Amino acid sequence: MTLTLNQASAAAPDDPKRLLLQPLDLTLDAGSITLLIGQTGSGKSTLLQLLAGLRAPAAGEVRLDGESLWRKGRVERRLLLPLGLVFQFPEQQLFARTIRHEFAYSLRPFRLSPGEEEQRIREARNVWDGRSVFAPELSPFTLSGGQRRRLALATTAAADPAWLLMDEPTAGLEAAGVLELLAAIRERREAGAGTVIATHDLDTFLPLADRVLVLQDGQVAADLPPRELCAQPDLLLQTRVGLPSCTAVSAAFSRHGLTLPPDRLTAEEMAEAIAAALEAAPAWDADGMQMSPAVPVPAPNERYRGNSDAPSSRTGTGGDEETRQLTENPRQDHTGRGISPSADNRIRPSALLTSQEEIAGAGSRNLTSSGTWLQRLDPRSKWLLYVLLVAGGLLQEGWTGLTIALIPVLLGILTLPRSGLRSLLKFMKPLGIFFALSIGLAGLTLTTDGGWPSFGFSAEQAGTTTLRLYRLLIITLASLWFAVSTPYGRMTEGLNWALGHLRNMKLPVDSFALAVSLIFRFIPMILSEWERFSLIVRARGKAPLRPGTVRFRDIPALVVPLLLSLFQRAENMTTAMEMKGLSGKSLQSARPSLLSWKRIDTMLALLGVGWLAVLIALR
Ligand SMILES: Nc1ncnc2c1ncn2[C@@H]1O[C@H](COP(=O)(O)OP(=O)(O)OP(=O)(O)O)[C@@H](O)[C@H]1O
Repeated sequence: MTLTLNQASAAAPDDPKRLLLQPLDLTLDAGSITLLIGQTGSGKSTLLQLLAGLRAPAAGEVRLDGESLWRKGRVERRLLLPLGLVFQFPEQQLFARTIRHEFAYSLRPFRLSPGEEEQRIREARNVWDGRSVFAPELSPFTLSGGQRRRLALATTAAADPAWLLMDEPTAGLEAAGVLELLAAIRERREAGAGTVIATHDLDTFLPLADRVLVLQDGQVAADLPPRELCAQPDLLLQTRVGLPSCTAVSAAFSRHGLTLPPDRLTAEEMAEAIAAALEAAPAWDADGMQMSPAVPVPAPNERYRGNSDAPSSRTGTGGDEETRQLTENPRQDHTGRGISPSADNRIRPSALLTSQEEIAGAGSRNLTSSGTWLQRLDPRSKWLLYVLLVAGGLLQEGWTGLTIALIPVLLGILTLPRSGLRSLLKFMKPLGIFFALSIGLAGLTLTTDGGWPSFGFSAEQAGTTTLRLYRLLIITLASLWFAVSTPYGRMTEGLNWALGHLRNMKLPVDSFALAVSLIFRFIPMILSEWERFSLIVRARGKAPLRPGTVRFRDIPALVVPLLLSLFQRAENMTTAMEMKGLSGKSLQSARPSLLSWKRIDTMLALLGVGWLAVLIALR
């Protein structure tokens, strides 16, 4: 099966005008192994999601064997089945009671017979469970982190997709696991199945790959076979990928006067090349690693001399330091002469800095960072408004009063930037389902008149619950508005100011401020984690859904990993705070003041107080 992109681009979910991936033409042939490399934020994961049919192209088409994936905003199940996506940290997707259920969930969309299912599980275990730890009735949560990762890989591999799309598969995988992974990928190639791997781990995957796409700022900067790529260290540095070991070692030898080809991808190939070069250089003094003066200094690429400690590309972070050395320091060859980079080859630090700032900017973007007038409001007026809105809702006992209390909350939500609105809507959908279920259950009645149990529905009972949930909805919406529109630091600062006066009364104000601000800090985190796990569930469940939606039956597969991830984050946060000795008190003095009360804050505060007075009068 051939995967093709025809002028396909990808846009940011919160801003359709911002392209994360520029229009791209690409054909990936069956049985090929393609690497996606590029610095962090260059668009590798986005491209994988586009290829996997999880993200609709902003323009252009994604085709599988010539057939367009997307029709009427969905991808049909039969087209999703051949596409298997393994996300970063796949162990986080596990949710089921037993390992058997975990496999069953991944295989369910394929509607296999029990015999076929068993066969697939057995085959996957043969590859991924060398130490036979995947006992079918065992809980996946009793496995170690590395074993969980293998299990997650095994569940995707069991589906035997025609295209396996992997995001950083070796991160956190032990050496034996990496070898198993490579063997599995090789086997897939022999069977005619295609693999695309987004990775920073060049040393592991370059020897295996047929083709490498280098991404930079959402564009393909190069599309080359691995050996040709290694022969172009300039390209690897300019795109800030870093040098693979083969290129770095060749550069190091070159510094000592021994010419080695830069494209010997494996240790064996490199050893052979070294042996051959030594044989061809009789004047080489192997003990001192010095070139005898009788042999001329080879200069395959002067820019790489002197770079004896070029870091490996494994972490993908070597590029900056190398680039700094290459651009700022004249090279010293073995004779001590300085070698300047040629003007045309020189990498401009200013260009690198610009792109670094862009990436830093993109990286720091989150659900709360819209920079609108709403965010710039004084946090004290936001706190005051929030308290007034919530109090207004809590005070009401009837439908009319609650509806009036809802109006300013809805108006507040309408002032949110579009990204905030989208996130909020996603959160509200499952909440709506929860409310509907609660109302349905609350209205259920059971009578045993005449000896037989009979179920009924009481509108009165359901009405009482609906009224309570209506109030809860208003408070939830007000909290979401506040959390999404107020950066964490401002929120804490405003709260500390407001509670500062109570501190003199010896009340536990600091701990309270810390607890409340942490709760609010968690709301955007929940929203982004929800987005992440819903994407994973859609990839596993292979339901023909519109982007951003999840089937009801997939809720456990979404909620269990989501909660586990949030607990983990909460634990990490607590540990980090303990290590820093952070308490409410230190938080109080941790930041310079972000407070700046303006006229608009006064107006908003007055409006809020006036509105509360109206609501009290209505009561
Ligand atoms: N949900 C999103 N909303 C808005 N922007 C996003 C979203 N997801 C990714 N981006 C942006 O798209 C760009 C590409 O991100 P992507 O995750 O594809 O990069 P990557 O090359 O896979 O990075 P890494 O190596 O760190 O995984 C980044 O600038 C990122 O900030």
